Amino acid sequence: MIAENKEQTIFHHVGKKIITDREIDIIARIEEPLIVVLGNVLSDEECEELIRLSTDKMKRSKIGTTREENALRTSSSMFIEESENLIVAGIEKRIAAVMNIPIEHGEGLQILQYTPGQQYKAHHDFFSSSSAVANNRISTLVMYLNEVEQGGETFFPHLNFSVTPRKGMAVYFEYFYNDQTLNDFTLHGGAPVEIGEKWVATQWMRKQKIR
Ligand SMILES: O=C(O)CCC(=O)C(=O)O
Ligand SMILES: [Fe+2]
Repeated sequence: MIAENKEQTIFHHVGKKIITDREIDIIARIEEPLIVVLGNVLSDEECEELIRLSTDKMKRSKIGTTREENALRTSSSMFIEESENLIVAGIEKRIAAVMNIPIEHGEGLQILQYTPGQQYKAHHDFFSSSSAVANNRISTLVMYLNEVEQGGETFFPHLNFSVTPRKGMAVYFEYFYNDQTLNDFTLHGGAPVEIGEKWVATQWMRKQKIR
């Protein structure tokens, strides 16, 4: 059922598939705020390549990973800015088609690695309006790069909704509504990993071009 006064969304795909260079499955959706669970977004090889690139990069920059002192996020993170790499360029092109936003609006792909006990506490991806952000984030795609043995769900506490990470799948959501309460409902986090590791690649899109 679709409410009559539903707000316009950025994500415009309907039905069960999104045809890009891959056939991406639309598995489940919540309409307002729009949250979409997607399957077959990345191939196993692409997932493995993103993990490899980020592991390499962590090693090259001797400092290693930026382990946040901040208790909000205890995972390690790394930006991939290697769109000269054909695999990354292909992934970026596909992401732009799924998110319906040119990739120039995107911050580079961010890779996060969580080990047991690590988590990302509930947060919003947009910057609070009190700081008068000129070019705020408008949408997010979180792609799961591996199978987590236990834990690590992406949870939306206001919606009593959570997504179990599965390699190659993703969760999309957007928060560019006129109605700020809809944006606030996109509060989300990464639950603590209990067993195994969790790797994700996040694409955040901005309202305007940034590259
Ligand atoms: O790891 C997750 O499930 C969520 C990641 C996230 O919220 C983000 O990268 O902004
Ligand atoms: Fe987030």
